[in-house]
Amino acid sequence: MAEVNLRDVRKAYGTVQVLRGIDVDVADGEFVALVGPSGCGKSTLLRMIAGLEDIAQGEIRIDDRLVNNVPPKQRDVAMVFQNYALYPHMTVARNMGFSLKLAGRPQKEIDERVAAAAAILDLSALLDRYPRQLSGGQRQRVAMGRAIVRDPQVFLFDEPLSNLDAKLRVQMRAEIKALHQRLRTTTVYVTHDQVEAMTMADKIVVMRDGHVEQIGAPLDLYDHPQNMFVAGFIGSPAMNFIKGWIEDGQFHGPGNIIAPAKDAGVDSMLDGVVLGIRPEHLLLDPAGVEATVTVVEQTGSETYLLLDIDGQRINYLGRERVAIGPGDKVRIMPDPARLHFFDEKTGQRLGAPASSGLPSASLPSPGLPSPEKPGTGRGSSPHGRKAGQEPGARARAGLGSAAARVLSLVGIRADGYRPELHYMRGSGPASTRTRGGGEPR
Ligand SMILES: Nc1ncnc2c1ncn2[C@@H]1O[C@H](COP(=O)(O)OP(=O)(O)OP(=O)(O)O)[C@@H](O)[C@H]1O
Repeated sequence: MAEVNLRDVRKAYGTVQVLRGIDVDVADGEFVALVGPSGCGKSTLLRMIAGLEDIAQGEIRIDDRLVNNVPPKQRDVAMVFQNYALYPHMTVARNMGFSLKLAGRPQKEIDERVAAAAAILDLSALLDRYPRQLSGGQRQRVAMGRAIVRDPQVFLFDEPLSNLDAKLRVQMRAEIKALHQRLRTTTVYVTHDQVEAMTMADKIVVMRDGHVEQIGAPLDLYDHPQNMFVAGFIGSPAMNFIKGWIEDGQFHGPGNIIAPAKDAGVDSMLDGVVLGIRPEHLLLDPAGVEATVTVVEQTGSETYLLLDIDGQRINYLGRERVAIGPGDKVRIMPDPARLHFFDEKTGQRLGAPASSGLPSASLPSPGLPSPEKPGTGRGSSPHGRKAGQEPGARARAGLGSAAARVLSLVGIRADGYRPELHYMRGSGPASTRTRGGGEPR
């Protein structure tokens, strides 16, 4: 096992700059995922660590040894490729033991190490088969077995699961993770699939156009994306971005969307602000803003809705199962504890990092307007209600007065704050709510 340290690593193919100065540290035993859109340079960086690409500029160290000019075989790394790269004329056992044979190890040792790796990967019964006699998942395991028998200091994975079907991918994802937990070998794993990175890695490096956008633990990136690119890349379905402005400490967007903007760190008037809200952090609530349902997808465990608010497309993701169809109306509002604000021009985060959703993080700053003064002009509440004013109701909802005030700022009634689904069929005054308690609207 070893650390891997990259310093100002650069690479160009001809005049095309592919890597523009990469600094990444992989700790001993850590599992780091390199993610980013196609062509951002992930594979090139991995191949440079493996020694398969020259380094134009910068330093790569493995176990504190500068390896810029060390040939691949002497770097003590093992790479697992997307296409597995198995030798078709060799059995599973010979494929797995081939590198040890090349290294001149005695046959007895090779047999023992192959048997041990096969046992870990559940390949013991397949050792005499040829690659063509294996399923995709089994071939993938052989490719991993070939890396394991070498007992390298570092594993390098280049999109190893992308040739597998969705179900097998999920299964192999868990197997690779379990393998890492067992062996604790330092691992660098390239994928364009952010779910894979989120579920497997200790640390994620988000890349774009040959540079690093952000490095952090999976949930750090999810909770505190530094810019719109990372915010949009991490999380599925992707974060909603709603353009608007901030006035008197509140964000205002299309369809009279209003949200407390204390996390933006801006109280005064500011145009060109983007509110970021994840689909799973939208609440369906009768006190919310009306949206038209465009698409409904139900997986059984989740409901996905594509919504339209004044031409703005919004993704919603919830756990409720609903009878609802295109053209129906719902009312939504952002969870006030899970808001992100960005500068529309630079894409950079505004103000303090977003909260992780912990209750204490949703408490308002003393400077926020009271619910009785919901802003003026274009900042007026679309609901025109005085929310959360009844102390008994707040107590019943288990909310302190401060928390109730934040909820009220986005129009959530403290006594009616329930994430269950309320929706309306059709629109206009005749509309009635067809599920959930409370008055028809
Ligand atoms: N041998 C090469 N010659 C010229 N350009 C190359 C070469 N290899 C890669 N590139 C270019 O370098 C850029 C980065 O490629 P790389 O394969 O590292 O991207 P990636 O992030 O791994 O993409 P993907 O997810 O599609 O595999 C791309 O624009 C690619 O076209």
